[in-house]
Amino acid sequence: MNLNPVYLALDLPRFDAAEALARKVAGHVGGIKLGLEFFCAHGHHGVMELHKLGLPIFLDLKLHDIPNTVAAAMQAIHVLEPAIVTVHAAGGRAMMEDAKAAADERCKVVAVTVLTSLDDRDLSATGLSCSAHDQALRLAELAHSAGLDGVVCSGHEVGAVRQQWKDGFFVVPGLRPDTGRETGDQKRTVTPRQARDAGASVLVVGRPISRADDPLAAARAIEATL
Ligand SMILES: O=c1ccn([C@@H]2O[C@H](COP(=O)(O)O)[C@@H](O)[C@H]2O)c(=O)[nH]1
Repeated sequence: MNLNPVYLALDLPRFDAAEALARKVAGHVGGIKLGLEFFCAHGHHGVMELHKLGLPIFLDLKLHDIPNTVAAAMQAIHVLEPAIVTVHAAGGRAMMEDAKAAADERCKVVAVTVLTSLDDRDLSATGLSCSAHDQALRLAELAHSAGLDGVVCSGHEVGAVRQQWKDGFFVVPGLRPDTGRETGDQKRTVTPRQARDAGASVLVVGRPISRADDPLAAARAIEATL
């Protein structure tokens, strides 16, 4: 039996609305992704409440600090039993090694390479002269050598990343079921099907479901394409 690879990004400010949406689509997603917006507003208690739905929880905290601080943060979230946690690969090898060492052994630790909201011009503005594609591959190599389980990258890079890291675990956000429509703040987008075919392990979908007129129909329609 194939598990549903779609994780619903619950980026909603109100707990009751987030919980109601998660309940509504629970049968048509494989897990729930809780990011900074949710964690800053609802903390440990909010995560514990959503655990009651029985779906795996992905804590997308994108930790990025000195190694000691990130390791301590990883230890502080053991109690939440996340299936997946993110750190930023730009935090460096030692930070990623310490994050993995501090994580619960059942938790996958994955590193964000280049945010899907950035393109080559944005990278240039931060002083990087390479493309988003090349930078994502470089950071994926660093995350691999640091012993992480995988990376977060866009659907444009995931095929090349999988070529160099065959058994890696790859999370792909920036998904838009209808690429002809407005992509909002996302710049490197593909469809869920394209990402899956290119080698994604997890597909992160937020607004295409949460802001749809009928979120349940939107989740079902994405599931049907996979
Ligand atoms: O590079 C990244 C890393 C994380 N995200 C997160 O994924 C979702 C995407 O939401 P949409 O509404 O489907 O655009 C969101 O929670 C981001 O924080 C990302 O988009 N890109």
